[in-house]
Amino acid sequence: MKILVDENMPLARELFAGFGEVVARPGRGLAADDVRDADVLLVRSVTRVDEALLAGSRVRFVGTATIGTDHVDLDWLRAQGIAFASAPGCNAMSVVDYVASALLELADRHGFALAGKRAGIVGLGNVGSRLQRRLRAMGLDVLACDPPLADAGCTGLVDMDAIAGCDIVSFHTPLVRDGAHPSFHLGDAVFLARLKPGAILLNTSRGAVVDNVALLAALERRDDLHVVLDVWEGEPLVDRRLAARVALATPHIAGYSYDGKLRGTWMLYEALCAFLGQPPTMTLASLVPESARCVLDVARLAPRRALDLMRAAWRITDDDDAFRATLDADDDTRAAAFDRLRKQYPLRREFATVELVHDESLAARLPADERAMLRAQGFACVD
Ligand SMILES: NC(=O)C1=CN([C@@H]2O[C@H](COP(=O)(O)OP(=O)(O)OC[C@H]3O[C@@H](n4cnc5c(N)ncnc54)[C@H](O)[C@@H]3O)[C@@H](O)[C@H]2O)C=CC1
Ligand SMILES: O=C(O)C(=O)[C@H](O)COP(=O)(O)O
Repeated sequence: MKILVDENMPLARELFAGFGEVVARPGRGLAADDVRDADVLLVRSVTRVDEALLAGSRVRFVGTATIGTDHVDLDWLRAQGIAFASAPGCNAMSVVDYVASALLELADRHGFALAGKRAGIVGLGNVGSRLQRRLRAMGLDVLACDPPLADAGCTGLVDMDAIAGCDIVSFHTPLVRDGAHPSFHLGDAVFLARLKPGAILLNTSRGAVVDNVALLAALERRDDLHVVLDVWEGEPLVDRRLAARVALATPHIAGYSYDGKLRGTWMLYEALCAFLGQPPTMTLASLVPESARCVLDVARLAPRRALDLMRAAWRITDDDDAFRATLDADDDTRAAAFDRLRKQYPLRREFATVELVHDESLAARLPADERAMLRAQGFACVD
């Protein structure tokens, strides 16, 4: 059996070699000739999986190690009887770490407090619901808008009017272009014009959930908005005028924790085992190498705030700096840099897996509110 995998999938060889020959290729350029003699195709979000790619191939199983599935023609796969698996929730915590870090960096940069602010989450699924818990633990008041969930009977949700009135707005919907509740350009010119003075807008869902042309126009008109963009219309080629005007700009890496990526690959391994009727022979925990541990020496770091330890584990501004450093180049070079930054992304562990080493109680070093903030971020052994 030939298993074709995106090269940007950690430990794919270790997990899938037991099933047959594993061949790794760059996902963005995959073409029909590459997949023709494959039995299993495992992709990430940069590969469009449809009739043009798969017609006439041997592929019987397609997996995407991602939460989003908008790059896959699910109807066509179903009609062909090709089995499909995705990885719902695999990197949700990574996105939550990203949003929490972005908010704390902006609060630090501009000297405001987050506690007591009102956040509006658009899309209360795997990411949105975890983010709601995180933000509440950080002392924010959280509203959520999710019309499909409201249709299904879920209560306590609000509409987009209420979201527009929030201090912070964060998008977490899939990209849906039609049906009763499309999310395409949900953040359009009308919505953006209604944002409060000084509002913070974050998009870590899909670029086209926010109208990027309208967003640039809004940012050219008013300089009070703080925008954080991880996803962009036209990826991998990003509008550099827009990137220059946002507070934090990153190349679609919100979900790029090592944990999230590994969990995504692992979920496909489990799905392929089920498809082939074979019991899994490995465990997820056994796959994490010693070299992937993130151990922070508290005495050496001498943190004064939770943010100091968060930054020691992962600093979102490093990703922003690295991305901005690529933006002056010509279009081809910039687009290639977007993919390179993603392919060569440094090892980043989710906050909940970070190991704090200290020979005295953290209480002796950090005030109670900062320890509570660390706990809210998922850090273990804080007391
Ligand atoms: N930047 C990154 O690295 C990552 C981005 N993502 C993106 O984030 C999106 C959200 O991920 P999950 O929470 O796991 O998806 P999910 O499918 O668990 O939840 C999405 C929620 O959005 C709601 N929704 C759908 N249409 C809506 C609309 N028009 N208005 C408001 N709510 C709507 C759904 O009812 C659902 O509850 C993914 O679809 C993916 O595109 C996910 C992981 C990483
Ligand atoms: O899971 C998703 O959905 C995401 O957006 C992933 O983080 C995207 O990663 P790639 O598949 O583009 O490597």
